[in-house]
Amino acid sequence: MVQLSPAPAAEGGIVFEGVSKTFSPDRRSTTTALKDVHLEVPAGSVFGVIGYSGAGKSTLIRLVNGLERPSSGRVLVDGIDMGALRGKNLRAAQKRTGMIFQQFNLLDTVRVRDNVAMPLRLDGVGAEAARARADEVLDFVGLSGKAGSFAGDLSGGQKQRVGIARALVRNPRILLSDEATSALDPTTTAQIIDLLRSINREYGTTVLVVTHEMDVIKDLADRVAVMADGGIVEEGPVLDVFVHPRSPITRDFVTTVVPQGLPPRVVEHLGSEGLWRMLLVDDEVTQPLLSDLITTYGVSVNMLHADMTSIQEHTIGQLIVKVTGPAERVAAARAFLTERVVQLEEVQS
Ligand SMILES: Nc1ncnc2c1ncn2[C@@H]1O[C@H](COP(=O)(O)OP(=O)(O)OP(=O)(O)O)[C@@H](O)[C@H]1O
Repeated sequence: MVQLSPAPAAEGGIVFEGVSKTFSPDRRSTTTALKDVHLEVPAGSVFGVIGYSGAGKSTLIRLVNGLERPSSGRVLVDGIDMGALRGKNLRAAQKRTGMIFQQFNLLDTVRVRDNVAMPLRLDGVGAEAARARADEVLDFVGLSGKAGSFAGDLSGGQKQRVGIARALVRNPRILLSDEATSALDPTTTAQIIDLLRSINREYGTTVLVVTHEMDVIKDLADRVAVMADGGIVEEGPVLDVFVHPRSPITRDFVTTVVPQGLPPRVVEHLGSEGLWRMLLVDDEVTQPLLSDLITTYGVSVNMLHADMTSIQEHTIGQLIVKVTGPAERVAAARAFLTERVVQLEEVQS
């Protein structure tokens, strides 16, 4: 029951070259949604874009399937400049992408099978062939039993599966997801994330996800770009961005998954000297760090906080300790820890 054909190697790559986008709904006002965006989404990757509301995420994703055109710069999909296409060339290029939405955008009074078959019907595919293909894709997303139901009668998670089936029905090279899990509960979100990852793994489909939820990035994406005010603030492999967030906004997003610091009252009470926050990755997590510290350096260690988070196949641990003792021993302890953990920083009040 193979329903989708794997993307040929290196298909599905997206490049944003100095892309800006302004909207002028009337002559008096102009909104700049994107400012000089440079970004490369590798073919076959799961790429996350995170930002607060109004950062420009939806605009960015809508440029990829030609629903919007850049005001300046270029959006290249497999080397094709989407902004330069018109008419049937644009429609042909749009078939290389499928898109899913927060509100599913299904026709509630139309049966699931016909919702999924709709893009093919619009392409002129006959009813029988379109429905047969819709059934294949519904089987892939685990909804074959619902093909004859009305879309409006399904749960949110089932509706999003139908949305995914519809997005896949033309066998696209790129799947665009605009806040597709934002209306779903955590368990259903996890199931949709698993489905998106399996589409990427099994068929090499590039998945470009925009979201305001760092949890989604953590569980789904290989790389992440952080957006603010229409620009890219930072970009990199997800684990790197979690461990070394460079900008305040990225730190804020990381904090939603790995809560940082202590209540300010506690920091004030303890004083920030010798008050260290450490991040540990994978094998570092299981080291007997604190007992080594005490026995080797003869310092006192008060452990104030410890937690662990999984980022796909990686584990990030966080420890916050207060180390006290003679200054030179505390300094030696700090040097020892710096060697043993991926990151150590003073906790500031
Ligand atoms: N068609 C449009 N006409 C006018 N302004 C628009 C249009 N589309 C987007 N904008 C403006 O561009 C900016 C970026 O909007 P966009 O929807 O891309 O952000 P976002 O990060 O996706 O936010 P949200 O998650 O709230 O949708 C906002 O100021 C928005 O009001």
